[in-house]
Amino acid sequence: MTEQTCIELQAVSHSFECGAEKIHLFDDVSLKLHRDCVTSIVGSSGAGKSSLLSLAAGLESPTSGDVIFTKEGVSVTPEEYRKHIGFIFQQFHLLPEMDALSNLALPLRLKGVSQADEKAADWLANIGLQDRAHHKPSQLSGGEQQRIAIARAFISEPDYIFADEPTGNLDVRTGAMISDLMLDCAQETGCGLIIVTHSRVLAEKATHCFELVNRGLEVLS
Ligand SMILES: Nc1ncnc2c1ncn2[C@@H]1O[C@H](COP(=O)(O)OP(=O)(O)OP(=O)(O)O)[C@@H](O)[C@H]1O
Repeated sequence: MTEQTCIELQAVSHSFECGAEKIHLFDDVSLKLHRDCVTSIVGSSGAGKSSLLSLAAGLESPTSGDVIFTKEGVSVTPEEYRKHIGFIFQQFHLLPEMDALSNLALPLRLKGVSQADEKAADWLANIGLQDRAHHKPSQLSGGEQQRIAIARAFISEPDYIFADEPTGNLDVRTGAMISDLMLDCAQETGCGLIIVTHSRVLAEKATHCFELVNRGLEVLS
């Protein structure tokens, strides 16, 4: 059996009913996300990029069409697939009462992984923040918080990470450093990365770049 892990959107359309109003986001979108690729999606505000990310992550179901999750050649449910994905958000979403080490160790502690704190300490060193282990998020810069959020996403060794505007809250220089860190981590771990961004500079660093426009996906590169 071919070992193949992928997410496939097949002729997906999506819309929302808001009272009498219907918000029609996209029609007949097909896209295959391989684990060894970095995919970026750009598009104007409100085009539906975050909604597309939610569908690809199995958090929501499309209005029509299918999203197929395959893990090592076997089709799995969205519920099962969600155990093997991670997220990076614009707002970092670290737990404010926990220090950097505990924020990083938390996903492993919740899974009952042994030596969670040791693994978190290794990741802190990987991202160059070993001297900030006992700082809380409020004592860290935005870029430092996002480095921890990136490590937290990768620490569970997911198949895919979905990053929604990961550099949106950062200045250009810090954003470039964060982009490189995310891409390096994806390459080193073999994790698929799907990035929604307004930054063309970041988008163009992906293996495949798409624009969500006129309710469809256009290939940019
Ligand atoms: N659960 C929902 N119910 C109703 N409308 C929604 C819902 N989620 C998103 N929308 C609407 O769908 C449209 C697309 O939203 P989405 O967040 O996917 O766009 P986006 O391209 O990511 O935008 P931005 O770049 O501004 O973050 C918006 O008009 C939004 O208000």
